[in-house]
Order: sequence, then structure tokens, then C-alpha cells
Amino acid sequence: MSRRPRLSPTVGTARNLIRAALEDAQVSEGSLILVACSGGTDSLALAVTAAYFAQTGQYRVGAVVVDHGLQQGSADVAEAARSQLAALGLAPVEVRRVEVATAGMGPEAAARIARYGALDAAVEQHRAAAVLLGHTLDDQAEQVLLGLSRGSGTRSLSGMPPRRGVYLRPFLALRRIQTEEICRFTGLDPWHDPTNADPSLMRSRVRTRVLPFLEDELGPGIAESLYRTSRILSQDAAYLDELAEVEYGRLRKTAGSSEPGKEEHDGGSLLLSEEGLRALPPALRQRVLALAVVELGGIQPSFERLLAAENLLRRTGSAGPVQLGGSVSAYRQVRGAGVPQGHSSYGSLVLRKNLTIRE
Ligand SMILES: Nc1ncnc2c1ncn2[C@@H]1O[C@H](COP(=O)(O)OP(=O)(O)OP(=O)(O)O)[C@@H](O)[C@H]1O
Repeated sequence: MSRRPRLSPTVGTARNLIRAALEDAQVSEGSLILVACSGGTDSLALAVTAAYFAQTGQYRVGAVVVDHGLQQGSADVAEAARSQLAALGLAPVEVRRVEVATAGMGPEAAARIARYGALDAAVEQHRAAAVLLGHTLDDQAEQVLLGLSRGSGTRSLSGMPPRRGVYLRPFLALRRIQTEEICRFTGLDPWHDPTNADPSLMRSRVRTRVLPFLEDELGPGIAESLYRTSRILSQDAAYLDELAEVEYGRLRKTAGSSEPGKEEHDGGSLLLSEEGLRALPPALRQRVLALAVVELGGIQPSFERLLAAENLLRRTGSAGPVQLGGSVSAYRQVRGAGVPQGHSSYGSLVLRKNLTIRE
């Protein structure tokens, strides 16, 4: 009597996670899926699990290994990953070498930008329907903890989204210990990134010291709890962002009309109804202000700057201007400052680009 080889329950769980992610993203059967693989434990486990869907013929599955060229021997690491991926029957399997431009930012951020550039190019070249990333629950827990340490808000504490465009993270619900188990079970030989143990990097300290310390002191399940928080907050953030978009459309005025809800602005400034802003709860008011700043080409303002902008709405307070994100400032248009009553900007908070402010 022949016996079927026993499947590790974790492999079964991992397959279901990939299947669900592809279904949620409405990736049609027969499409090409690319696995973004560093050669590390998480993404090799992802690749071997995804290979199953190529064997069943449900999807075509390939892989891309990005060689950042930042560490000595990176080409060998990439080649070792490539040969393991090819042996899994994935096709195409490519190593893409990138130039990481570190000027003006940290090496990690620069590597990330270069990596996504290479992955985007692979998607375009092969007309891939999805790219799978190997982030796990542990990565998400680290992300949330880092966010908490910075005093971040809802959006940042939501962590990494399970899906953004073609990029999917099917393993967010899986523990790193489970990806290690998958690699062991399938006989893969993952690369261990030395930077993961580099104590000069905050993320690696969170991974190797802070989370284990919290587990010891507060009991096991901390990573799961942080992951849970990220899921709750991502729902809240999505809802608040949606409401804020609606309010923004309602409160935005054009430079030439007092009518709210008009779509244009003069490119350098934007008016928001003061009364409308005052009537909003702070969670929405701040999001509306941030949307206006970003529309003017500024960057997401800090909480402190948003509070300063909100203060302008107190009739007894200063009319500004205050600086928001990037080169965008806000001031309240007050009567008597050369503005005839009935003029469109009266009763508005004005957001303007490149205003010179003496702070
Ligand atoms: N050099 C690379 N080439 C291709 N994809 C990569 C590369 N580096 C990271 N990725 C993708 O981004 C995911 C997260 O990478 P990161 O290095 O932040 O985390 P990790 O937990 O160490 O992942 P891994 O164990 O797969 O290296 C990886 O699982 C992989 O999908």
C-alpha cells in the first residue's frame, strides 16, 4: 500500500494564505506571479509554497532576486538563491543587479527604492499580475513597535498593507518560526542576512532584543498582539481616510468663488472653509489639512504642525502664517486685512506654497 507523503500543517496554512491573497486581489488563473526573493528564510519559504501553484497549473510562478551590490559577496548570495528557485521549477527566475544611490538617505531606504524599481521593471517586462513579498507577522510586529517608539498615528501603526497595487504580502499572518519550519521541511538552505543581527540598526535591535525582552517580561504573544493592533488600526485608518476625502472635497473652495466644493485651485494656494473645518472632529480636520498640503506638493505634516494650523481657527488666536509640511504654509484670512467682505477668501483658511515666513 502506497502512502502519500505527510504535508506539514504549516505548508498547508501557507498555501491557503497565498491562495486567499491571490483571490482577494482577483488575480486570474493562468497569470504570472513573481516572488520577490532575497534568498532569506521568509521569501524562500514563500517561493517553495508558491511553486505548488505552478505544479498544479493554476498560476505561472517566477521569481526575482535583487542584488543590491551593497555587501561583499552579494552576487554569490543572489546566485545561490537563483539556483534554488530554478530547482523549484519556477520560471522565469532572474537576478537583477541595481545601483543603490545612497545620497541624501540611509542605505536601507535607498536599497528599498532601488529594489522596488527593479521589481516594477520586472512586472512590466513580464506582464506579471502580482508580486509576492515575504513579510511575516514578526516583521509587522517590529514595524508597529518602531511606530510606537516614534509616537506615530493610526496610519503608521497599521503597519504594512497586505496589498498595494500588484504587491501582495500573503505571509503577514505567519510567524517567522513557521517560515523557518517550511524551509527545513522542504530542504531549502536560506541565506542569513548579517544586517539582521547588526546592533547598530534599530530594526535589528527590535528583532533580537526588544521583542524577546517584551515576551520575557509581559508573556508570550506580544508579536501576535502587535499584529492584532495593526489590523484593528488599519480598518480605522481606511475609514477615516475615506471620510476625510469626502470632507476635503466639500470644504475646498476655489480662489475665485465662495462656493465650496469647486475643484480647481491656482496651483500655489488652496482655500478651505473655516466654518466647515471648525465643525469637524480633530481626527478629520487634521486629515483634511494634510490632504490639502499633499495636494499642494508638500509632505505629510507632523502632528505638532497640524495642531498649530488648527490653532489658527480659534478666532481670538493668531491668524498665522504657520508652516505645514514641506514648503506649504497656512494662514487665516481675516477681515480688515484688505479683504472686502463677500470676497471668496474671507472665512477661509488659506494654504499656500512657498510663502516666506519669519518664525
Ligand atoms: N534582495 C531582494 N530581492 C528580492 N526581494 C527582496 C529582497 N530583499 C527583500 N525582498 C523582499 O522583501 C521582503 C522583506 O524583506 P526584508 O529584508 O525586509 O525582510 P526579511 O524578513 O529579512 O525577509 P527574508 O527572510 O525573505 O530576507 C522579503 O521577504 C522579500 O519578499
